[in-house]
Amino acid sequence: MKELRKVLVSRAQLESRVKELGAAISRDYEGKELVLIGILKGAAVFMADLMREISFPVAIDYMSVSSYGSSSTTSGVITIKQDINTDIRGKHVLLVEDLIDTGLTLQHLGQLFALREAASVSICTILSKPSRRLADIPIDYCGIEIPDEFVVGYGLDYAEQYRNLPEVWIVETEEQQ
Ligand SMILES: O=P(O)(O)OC[C@H]1O[C@H](OP(=O)(O)OP(=O)(O)O)[C@H](O)[C@@H]1O
Ligand SMILES: Nc1nc2[nH]cnc2c(=O)[nH]1
Repeated sequence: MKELRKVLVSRAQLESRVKELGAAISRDYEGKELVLIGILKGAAVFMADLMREISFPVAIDYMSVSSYGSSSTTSGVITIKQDINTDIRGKHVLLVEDLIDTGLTLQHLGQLFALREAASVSICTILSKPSRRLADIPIDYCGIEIPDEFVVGYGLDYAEQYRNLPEVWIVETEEQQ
């Protein structure tokens, strides 16, 4: 088990930011056909909260992707492990993430959904690490910017553990032990 160092983002902060993001999305997409696409596994928790803050009916789907090598590499090669089942042609797509780090995952997915002829493709994330960015992607709905610390909770894991923590925690890294 890892040592949980401290809470970086509290339940109350997450809840209030998710409400604000839901309200902004509701305003911007009123009258449009919107499909929320959660990027598994991390986005599962945020998706569940966000969709309930949107004031009109939306379709939801999920996809699972993996990047070759560590996320600190610049290869940016993404493979789709599980694709969506929804036909998104002509619909407005909102890609929902738990964390944007280098931005390479969403750069690739943005291009993929544009090729699939979505009416529009936008990005929503609850957490962002701007200091780690390698791809200059526009984040349409950004929850909370965080420093370059390894975090877990609210969907984010360390070795598949801790996704169920309701807050975002900083964990001890190997170097700090
Ligand atoms: O901005 P990037 O550097 O491309 O990284 C962001 C991706 O990395 C994390 O997922 P991870 O690969 O850890 O998978 P998981 O959600 O299944 O834990 C996170 O949930 C994003 O999907
Ligand atoms: N769980 C987790 N995955 C990451 N991928 C890139 N940064 C992080 C992080 O801080 N936490």
